[in-house]
Amino acid sequence: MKLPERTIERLSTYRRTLLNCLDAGKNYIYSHELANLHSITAVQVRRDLMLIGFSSQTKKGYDVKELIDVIGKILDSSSALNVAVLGMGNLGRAVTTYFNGKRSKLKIAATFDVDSNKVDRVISGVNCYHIRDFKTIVQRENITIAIITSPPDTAKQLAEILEGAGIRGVLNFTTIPINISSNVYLEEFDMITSIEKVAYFVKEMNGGSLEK
Ligand SMILES: NC(=O)c1ccc[n+]([C@@H]2O[C@H](COP(=O)([O-])OP(=O)(O)OC[C@H]3O[C@@H](n4cnc5c(N)ncnc54)[C@H](O)[C@@H]3O)[C@@H](O)[C@H]2O)c1
Repeated sequence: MKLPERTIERLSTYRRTLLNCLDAGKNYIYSHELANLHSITAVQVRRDLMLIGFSSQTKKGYDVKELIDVIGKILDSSSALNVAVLGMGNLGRAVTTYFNGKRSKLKIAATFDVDSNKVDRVISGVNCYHIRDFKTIVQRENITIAIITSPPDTAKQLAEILEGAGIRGVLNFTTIPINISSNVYLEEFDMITSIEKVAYFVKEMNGGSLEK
């Protein structure tokens, strides 16, 4: 069964919290504790876990290790997936440095740029290739996911390159939305929209005005 996108997002954040719990020596957690840590209701947590067939809450709460394993079976592929980052400027380097090593089933295997100072170098621990070699490297490294962190005006052209190379999932960080075949899963992340959303709700909490 395909799960709703919001459930997948919450499962990912639950897993991060549960891993922190394990690190802190906490082996059991109640649904209301998990809910409080995510500012949602315990009903929502229980509903999400029911959707993935997990219901073994004991008197001590959920077994943290067991729940991490069950979420992993839902979120992770059986074999590791390789990821490419396109555009090794500020954001591309930050994403690559931050992400690699965090998940055993997802690996940034190659990065791409057009700048001769970056191409043919190791940046943030990963080889950087020229974008013109994208298809060859994707096939050689068995890459299925791409993250776009290049300038906005390159996004549309890069989307065509990604599709032509058989990429199956794209995370687009540029401010230009892209069109891509429905066979490719696309996630657009626009930081400005997220910040404006926060600002709007801050304004609404103050009765529509921020005047003191
Ligand atoms: N920096 C941020 O905090 C931030 C936040 C949200 C979104 N963004 C978006 O992310 C993107 C990157 O931002 P940045 O600040 O890292 O920019 P940047 O200028 O530091 O880096 C862009 C990189 O892309 C490379 N590039 C140019 N054309 C390319 C192509 N055709 N193929 C591959 N690489 C190419 C450049 O050589 C450069 O290394 C922008 O679209 C920006 O709007 C940035």
